[in-house]
Amino acid sequence: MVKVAPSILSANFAALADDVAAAEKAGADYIHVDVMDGHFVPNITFGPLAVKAIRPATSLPLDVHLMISNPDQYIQEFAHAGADIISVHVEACPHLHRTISYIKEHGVKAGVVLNPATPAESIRHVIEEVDLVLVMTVNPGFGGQAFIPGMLQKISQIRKMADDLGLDVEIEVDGGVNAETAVLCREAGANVLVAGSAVYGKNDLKDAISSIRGV
Ligand SMILES: O=C(CO)[C@H](O)[C@H](O)COP(=O)(O)O
Ligand SMILES: [Co+2]
Repeated sequence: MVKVAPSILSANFAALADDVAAAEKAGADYIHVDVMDGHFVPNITFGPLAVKAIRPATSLPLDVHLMISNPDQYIQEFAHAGADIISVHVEACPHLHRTISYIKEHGVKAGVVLNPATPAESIRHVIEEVDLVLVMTVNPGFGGQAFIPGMLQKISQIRKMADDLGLDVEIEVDGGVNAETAVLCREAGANVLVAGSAVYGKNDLKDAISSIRGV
């Protein structure tokens, strides 16, 4: 069964802890936290203090998506704040292998993220080191954007790469995921689906999460 990771980017920032707890109650598997620095992406959101503040609101893993330049500088703070998975962008890490090792040294699961223009091939030499590969299906920076269908081929390529190597790596998709695009992502081989507006934009979170999961 695929996992659903509601993104709190689309939650009510004045009631984040309540919205995190509501997603857990509605059947979420992870809580996706979008960290943006106004430099790597043209928007600013949360830092480690926000992660620390929401940590007690849920027992679900916090899936922290770092959209920041020089992520190495902040990995320790996010790990201490309570992140369970820390994912860094391939495009932000000149020494990606070292950054992945550094995340794991903190006892946290490590993920790598690919922007839409970044090929699947860019992670071939690190895929055996990571717990999760996140394929962006929008250009990062904002919630509520339209899914880019050309990314389905990339999801399939990464699924094949993982299967050929016999890896148990999670393949996560982020951006424009809703009940319709989720079907395509699942068919392409994704097993974790991030959804912001398609969860927090709905009145019935439980129904929204199950329609993305497909069961
Ligand atoms: O990383 C992200 C944006 O950079 C978000 O996780 C993503 O956009 C979720 O929002 P939506 O499901 O509304 O597209
Ligand atoms: Co994200």
